[in-house]
Amino acid sequence: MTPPIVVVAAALLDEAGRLLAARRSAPPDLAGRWELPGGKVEPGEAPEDALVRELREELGVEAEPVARVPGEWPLKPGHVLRVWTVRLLSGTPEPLEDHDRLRWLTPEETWDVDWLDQDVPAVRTARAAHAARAPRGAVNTARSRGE
Ligand SMILES: Nc1nc2c([nH]c(=O)n2[C@H]2C[C@H](O)[C@@H](COP(=O)(O)OP(=O)(O)OP(=O)(O)O)O2)c(=O)[nH]1
Repeated sequence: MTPPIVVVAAALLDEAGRLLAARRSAPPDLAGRWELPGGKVEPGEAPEDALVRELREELGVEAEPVARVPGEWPLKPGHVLRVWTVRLLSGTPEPLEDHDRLRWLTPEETWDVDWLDQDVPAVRTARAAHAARAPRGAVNTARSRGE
């Protein structure tokens, strides 16, 4: 059996716990729906490298994968989605390629956009993984301890 094509995508989270969502501009059947930015891993490419490359191309930023979000989600036939939490190193994300709009979603706003159906479980898991690692107030508590 041919191995699936892996699509890598970023749960890009800022310090306030906002998640970056990107609205696809193409192809027509996906345009207008929201996704996690990313793209296909090329032959011989490490998934984390593909993610860094895609975020550079699509958003014009330098970013660093932090941790794999556990799970793998089926997309169209022969394609699977894998997600990493990602930290922004430099730049401000812009919809340069494949997207016509970006939104930073607070936890409360997570479901305000029309995610691609196949992204819903991935977004849910990414949000849960982030909440488990960084409980609310953790940043402030660490700061108040002078860390
Ligand atoms: N990037 C991304 N693609 C997704 C998500 N959910 C989902 O179904 N897809 C689909 C859309 C596309 O059919 C495929 C990814 O292809 P792409 O067009 O973003 O990747 P790419 O930049 O490597 O594409 P290409 O133009 O080189 O073919 O996976 C998601 O959350 N992020």
